[in-house]
Amino acid sequence: MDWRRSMNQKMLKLENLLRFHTVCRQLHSLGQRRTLAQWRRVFSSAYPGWAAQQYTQPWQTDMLLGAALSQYRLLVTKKEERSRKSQLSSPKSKKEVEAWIGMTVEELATAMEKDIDYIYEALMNTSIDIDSLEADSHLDEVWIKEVIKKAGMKLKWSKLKQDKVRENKDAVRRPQADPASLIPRSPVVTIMGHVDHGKTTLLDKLRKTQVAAMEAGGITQHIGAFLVSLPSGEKITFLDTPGHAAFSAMRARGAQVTDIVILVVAADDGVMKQTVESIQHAKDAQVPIVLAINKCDKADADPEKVKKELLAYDVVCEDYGGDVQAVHVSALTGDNLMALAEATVTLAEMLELKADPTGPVEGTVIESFTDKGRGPVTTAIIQRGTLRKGSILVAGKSWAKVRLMFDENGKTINEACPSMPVGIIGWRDLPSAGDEILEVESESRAREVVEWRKYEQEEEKNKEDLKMIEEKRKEHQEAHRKAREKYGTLHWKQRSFIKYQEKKEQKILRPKEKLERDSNILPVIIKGDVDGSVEAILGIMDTYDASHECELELVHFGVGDISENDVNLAETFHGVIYGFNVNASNVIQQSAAKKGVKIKLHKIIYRLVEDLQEELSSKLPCIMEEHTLGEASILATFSITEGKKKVPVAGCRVQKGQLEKQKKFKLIRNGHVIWKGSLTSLKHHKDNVSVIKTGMDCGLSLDEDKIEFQVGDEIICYEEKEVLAKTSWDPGF
Ligand SMILES: Nc1nc2c(ncn2[C@@H]2O[C@H](COP(=O)(O)OP(=O)(O)OP(=O)(O)O)[C@@H](O)[C@H]2O)c(=O)[nH]1
Repeated sequence: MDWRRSMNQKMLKLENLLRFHTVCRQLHSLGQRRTLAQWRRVFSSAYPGWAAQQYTQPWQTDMLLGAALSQYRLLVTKKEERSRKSQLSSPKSKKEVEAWIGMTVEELATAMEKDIDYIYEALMNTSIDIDSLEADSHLDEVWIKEVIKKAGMKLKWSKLKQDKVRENKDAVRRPQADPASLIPRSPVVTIMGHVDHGKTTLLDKLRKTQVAAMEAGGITQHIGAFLVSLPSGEKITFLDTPGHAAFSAMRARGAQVTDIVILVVAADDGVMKQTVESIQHAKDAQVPIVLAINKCDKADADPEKVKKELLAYDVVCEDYGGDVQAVHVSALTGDNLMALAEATVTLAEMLELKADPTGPVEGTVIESFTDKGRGPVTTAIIQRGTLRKGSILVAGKSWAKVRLMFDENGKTINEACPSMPVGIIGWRDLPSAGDEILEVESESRAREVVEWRKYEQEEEKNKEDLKMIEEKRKEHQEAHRKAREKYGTLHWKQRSFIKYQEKKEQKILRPKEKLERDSNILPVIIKGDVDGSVEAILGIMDTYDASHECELELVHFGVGDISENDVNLAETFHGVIYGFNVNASNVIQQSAAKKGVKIKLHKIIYRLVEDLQEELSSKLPCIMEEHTLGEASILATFSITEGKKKVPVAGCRVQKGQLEKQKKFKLIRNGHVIWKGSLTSLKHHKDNVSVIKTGMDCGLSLDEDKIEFQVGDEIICYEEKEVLAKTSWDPGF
């Protein structure tokens, strides 16, 4: 029968292929440590040359074995699959594998401490297309689980790598409200204008009219904003930090709280530089202007001139056919301030300012500060919803359970509706001005949001670091372009390897000899999560220019978690292992501890570099630093006779600190040290003393009697302290 013959042929072919595969496997075990997948790559480690020397024609084996395997994959039977499964899951290989979603075939193999072929074999007879699977192909969660399960190993999701695919947990503003739920709200106003044109005076006056209206003698609190109620019942919220700097700082942070700008122009001064800047800021933010022509009480006030000047900046007042209301005021006398407020309200009505007072609160932090008794306090403008005691808020990277709310008069309030300025107490940390305030449903949700934002910031920082480092590396590369020309277009791994070899050739030393070398060498092993980060670190190491202090030697580098091999290398070379965004399992950590190998793991590159600098510094001998204890000036010189000897004595006055007889001294003349040593005597009048303090006179003699004192010399008392030296290497960030 045809099918039977064909089946027999297939079985025969399969047997042959299996035999071939076994031979190939035996070749592997005969000391040939390279695997099929490793052969595919040109350079698989820091020592690619070794592989090249050992396998003169690796492609031949690769092609044969590759072809054999793909046939074998097609013809494999359930029986063989079962036996292979049992082989894969032999109890010997039971271990915990730290994996992460999206890891590559190679990364999984490394994590399992297996050959890449092991992964291919484990995935045979599954729906995954093995032929298209490369060492750097990313594996889905299901396949990672499958391989680890088949291997009889225990899967442990790596925290670090899992983080990389963390779900966005941020809180955001709600979609636009249903127009039916909107109610009118009062305008939020910022006062802007040129220096000295009267912004602060105007704000003060407006605030005071309010206090007087509310409670005579009430004490206003500066909370960043205040509310003014007009006799008509209308309300205006004034932000009370005048000037466009504050306005644009808020805008720069994405906060747009201002509805109207009151542009203050002094009638005696006219349009000035910051008047123009203020107009520009208002225009950029698309916020309409009400013009307050101030200082109209002054004799030389010329409001018409102001209006005319403004025409040049597209601020056209109503008198000139435009739509900008101009009010002549005097902030000093308070004249016409109500007219200004009414003009603002009129403009607000035209703007039809509305907000939704229901649902979770949305707002903006206007100011934040720490109060000694009450902790972090913020002032906010509510923009949506109604804030109540007990609400849970997030702002920036802080959250609050609202404990207390108060207005600008310090009065406790129970509710704050849209456009209302409100002081809020209950923050865990201090948010920043301009931070968006959002109400969330629970404390746990608030914590989650804050945690996410911190994580996101850290990620952002890492990216920035990498970018900065990349820029630095490029700069450096450019500076050394000529030196690098000989490396041509080689891959960075090849380049680094050549450099490594060049270095090695300069001093060929065996590991044992390395041990005997002086300690002024820091051998390092660099491991990173991806090629890019390793390259960035190597790029920084390229800038190392302090070999005269301590040699920095790159022993090995690569991508992936810290392995036993790294630890062994570090032990042999007395080196330190630096890992960036990689893990070192407990087993590896223990092994390293036993072998006295330092493993330093970092998530931020500049911290890793700082650590490297510290490690380099620790290799340097300590330096002695002089610490001055006291300074005295010599006011008189004389000598005393001791036996037959004449001993010169200096009459001094201590100018600073104190002189301590037991410490070290130096004599300074015209800025030069002419003697260093100790005192043989220190006297106050006729008494021997051990210490002379500031302002006191003393007589002293030195252990060197050939020195002749001169009036005007200086005596310095000091002590020497050992301080740790610092590497002079400055990677530039
Ligand atoms: N005569 C008169 N003087 C005024 C008026 N408004 C303000 N001044 C005076 O002008 C000076 C400056 O006033 P400020 O309110 O400090 O001006 P500012 O615009 O806030 O100034 P900066 O804070 O420096 O930007 C002060 O001496 C005020 O007393 C006014 O309407 N009439």
